[in-house]
Amino acid sequence: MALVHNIENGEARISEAMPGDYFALLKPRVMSLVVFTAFVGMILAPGGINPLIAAIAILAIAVGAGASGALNMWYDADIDAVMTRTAKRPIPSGRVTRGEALAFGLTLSVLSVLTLGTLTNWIAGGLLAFTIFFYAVIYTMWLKRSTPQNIVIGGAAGAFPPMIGWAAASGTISLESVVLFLIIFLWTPPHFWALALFKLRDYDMANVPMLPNVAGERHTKLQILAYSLVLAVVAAAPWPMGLAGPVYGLIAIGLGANFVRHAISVWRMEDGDATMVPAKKLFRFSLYYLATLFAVLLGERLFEIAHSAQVA
Ligand code: HEM
Ligand SMILES: CC(C)=CCC/C(C)=C/CC/C(C)=C/COP(=O)(O)OP(=O)(O)O
Repeated sequence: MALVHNIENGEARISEAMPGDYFALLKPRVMSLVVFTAFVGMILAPGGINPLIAAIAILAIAVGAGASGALNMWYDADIDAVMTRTAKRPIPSGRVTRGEALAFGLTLSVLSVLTLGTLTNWIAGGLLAFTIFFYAVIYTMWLKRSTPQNIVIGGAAGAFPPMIGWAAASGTISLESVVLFLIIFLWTPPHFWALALFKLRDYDMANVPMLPNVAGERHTKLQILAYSLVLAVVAAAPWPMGLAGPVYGLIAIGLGANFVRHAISVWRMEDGDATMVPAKKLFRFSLYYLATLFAVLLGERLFEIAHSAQVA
């Protein structure tokens, strides 16, 4: 019994770790989109950036993002052991100990911040350090277990990457990069609460105060709709601001309308609906939405760069 307890708390090992376990600590699937938004911020920033420096800077941001994932798994090992979605992660399965994950996360955090700061500038390095701190300490260690607003405030961590990329290329924080931040900040609650609606039991079992199990389904659905409406408007802002052109503007409006349509379906879903189909659809669409929005921003800017090179 004591051994089971120790394994569940990440204090004992039951089998050797494979390199893949350390890779899993980096939360690679989630972080791939995070890193992509940082890359887009970097390309959109004024001034341009040397391609080799850009490549190393992106690698540093990816390592920093992964490090924050490892720190999250170090602290949350008890919660992860209880939830079906996370029970097979390297710590609760006894292949990596909590101490190893902590050392891994801290080492990568320091390396990534030092690399980005010295290679580009300390606004970017400082923002990366702050983001890692925000996710690991403010969200994971504090808000996640204490308030149903955890992902609204803590979600800011996931919104910083385009600002980090922007700062790495330009050495500045500007209104345009804050708008990119705002888009992800407003996107996070519907993205996560849609998932939390159909994973309600997991969070109940783990005693994590996510909005659906504290305030109920109806309230969560209304909040999802409210955030989606504001998101749809703010996501179009790069067009009138001159950060993006009409192609982006029209696609952002179309995608935003679809996002709101999905949110309305969630809102209209009967409380207690066991299938949760509209919530699952909204969660999936949220990933497609953010990836497409940033891909179009990138595509437009690359087209502009190629066009001006041709003219010159
Ligand atoms: C506090 C903020 C956030 C929370 C609480 C959250 C939570 C989650 C959770 C619980 C999952 C399911 C992951 C799994 O199956 O293990 C997920 C999936 C995902 N999230 Fe988020 N997320 C947040 C912010 C973000 C941000 C900022 C991005 C990217 C910009 C992002 C991108 C993704 C992606 C790409 C997936 C799908 C991963 C897969 O295919 O397995 N998330 N998110
Ligand atoms: C550059 C840099 C440092 C970026 C960090 C970006 C960041 C904070 C992403 C957060 C996304 C994420 C995996 C949330 C999961 O919440 P959770 O930990 O509650 O989910 P879980 O239950 O799957 O562990």
